[in-house]
Amino acid sequence: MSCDFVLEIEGRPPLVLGVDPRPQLHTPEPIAAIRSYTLELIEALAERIAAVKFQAAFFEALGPEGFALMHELIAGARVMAVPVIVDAKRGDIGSTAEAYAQAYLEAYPGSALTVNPYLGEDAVEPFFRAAERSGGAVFVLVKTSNPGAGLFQDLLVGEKKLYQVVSEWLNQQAEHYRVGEWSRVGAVVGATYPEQVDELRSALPRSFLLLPGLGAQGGTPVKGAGVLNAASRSLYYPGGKPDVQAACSQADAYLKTLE
Ligand SMILES: O=c1ccn([C@@H]2O[C@H](COP(=O)(O)O)[C@@H](O)[C@H]2O)c(=O)[nH]1
Repeated sequence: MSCDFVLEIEGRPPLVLGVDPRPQLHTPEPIAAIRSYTLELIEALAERIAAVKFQAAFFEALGPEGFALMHELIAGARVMAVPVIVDAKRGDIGSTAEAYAQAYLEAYPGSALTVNPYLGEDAVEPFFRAAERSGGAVFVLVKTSNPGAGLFQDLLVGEKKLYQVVSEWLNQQAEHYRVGEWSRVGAVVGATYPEQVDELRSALPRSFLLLPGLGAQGGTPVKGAGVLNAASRSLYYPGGKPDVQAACSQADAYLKTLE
């Protein structure tokens, strides 16, 4: 593996496996069962996905063992040469952002992290610089997939919506952190907002777009250069339960619509 997220992700399939484990579906020993199911699933899907996205919240909810498990699974995915995105939506004052960047980007060279830009530039820059040092990437929330996203993100700032102001700023950052045709600075755009996906695909020509919301939230696969369709429940628990064979079939079905 090249250990550079951008170089590694180029040319991979446009699908991302989201790992959001629910302990009640892995009884009687959730930690051990989540570990073995997730590793088996990543191995089975390795050629069908661009990356695996770990939702930190579900691991944190499992307590200290769960947090340790996420780090073990990140390392496991890296050993299988599958790029990793940690979905932790970090963002804080600069000095704290440095610590988050160290914990997630520098600890796993070549990995990516989701980041919240609404504390401002100084809260996000440490992540960009860490990604540059570690060969990683940052996916910045621009237009999120949830139904309530518009309350603040669609507010008018002059003649533009707030998410459009964020995307203009982000495009400058993306130019600065270019790696060939692409950039270490990507964006999160909900697959549930196809019009905004199209708009932001044009507005952010250097950025990979991470599109959560496929499947369970009603989003459908989106074709396009640098587009990473992310599905958690519908791919990790196809039919509502852990099932590696069904997950492979679901991945094939998604990929077929993306041909
Ligand atoms: O705008 C966003 C940003 C992140 N997410 C995360 O993606 C997954 C979606 O899970 P599904 O089961 O596929 O609905 C989850 O971890 C969210 O926290 C998002 O949905 N929207």
